[in-house]
Amino acid sequence: MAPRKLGVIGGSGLYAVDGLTDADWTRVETPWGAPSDALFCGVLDGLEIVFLPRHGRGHVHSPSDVPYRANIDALKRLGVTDVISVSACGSFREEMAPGDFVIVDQFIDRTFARTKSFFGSGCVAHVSMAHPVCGGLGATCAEAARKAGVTVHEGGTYLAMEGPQFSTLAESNLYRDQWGCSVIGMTNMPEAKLAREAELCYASVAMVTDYDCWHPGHDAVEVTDIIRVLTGNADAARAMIRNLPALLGTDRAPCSQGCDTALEHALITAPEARDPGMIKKLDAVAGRVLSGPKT
Ligand SMILES: CSC[C@H]1O[C@H](OP(=O)(O)O)[C@H](O)[C@@H]1O
Ligand SMILES: Nc1ncnc2[nH]cnc12
Repeated sequence: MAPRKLGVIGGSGLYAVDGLTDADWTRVETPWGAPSDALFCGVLDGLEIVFLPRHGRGHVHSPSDVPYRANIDALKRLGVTDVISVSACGSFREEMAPGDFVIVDQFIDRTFARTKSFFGSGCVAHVSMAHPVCGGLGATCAEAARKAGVTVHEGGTYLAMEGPQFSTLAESNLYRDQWGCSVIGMTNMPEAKLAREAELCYASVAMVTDYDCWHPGHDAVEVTDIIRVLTGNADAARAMIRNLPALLGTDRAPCSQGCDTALEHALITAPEARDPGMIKKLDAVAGRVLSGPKT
């Protein structure tokens, strides 16, 4: 068993967590630039926690400009082993109502203006995204949220759109009727891909704020309506987080799904052809496989 350190990425409405002891904001520099904000590190019921507000305190980064690589690198650099993403989302399903939480298990990535990998020329890697989230971590989040009194839906496909504008009605209908998506948001990609590359267990808790624009009984989504629901959702998210240490424990076994060994067979660039500058930048994210003799 190895020590567990839990990272929490807070989305719209969740800019702080409560109940942590020995806590402080820490600035971290990464080879990919500065993260969205300082990271709030502390202890909750014996479990080490690192909290990062995805959009920064005051919500200063738009979904396209969130420094996703720096965020994941900083969490990894601080020793985080498991990451829970908490996000606002629109719902495509009548039964997934505002205030409900959806434990996402699949994604469709429609973002196009973001850098999606730590790897590239000089060190190429291809990780599997067939099962893009950690099932075990997601199940624990579901339990923690239910204990906090939240209605939870386990499983759902998250459509990641570029934004920042909300969808057109034609897009909303396409994603819902033809593509079978459950929820829509703007941030979980490339975050989930980068977490996988960094060999972090990643679970996505999508908190429903609205019905996007497809629902005949609801007005098209407006940010003011979202903010009204967000406050209640953020309180519920904090309650869920307070329940996590007791359920997760302070030690972790190797991930049964292999999230923590995702790079094992992913590197394809021959060792002698690798760019030393690139390898240096990958020290935190891929140090486990790059510092040893493996190819
Ligand atoms: C404030 S509504 C749109 C905004 O909220 C979501 O952000 P996050 O996933 O960080 O909670 C959505 O993806 C958009 O970025
Ligand atoms: N309807 C919606 N579309 C995209 N992102 C969202 N975040 C919250 N609601 C959303």
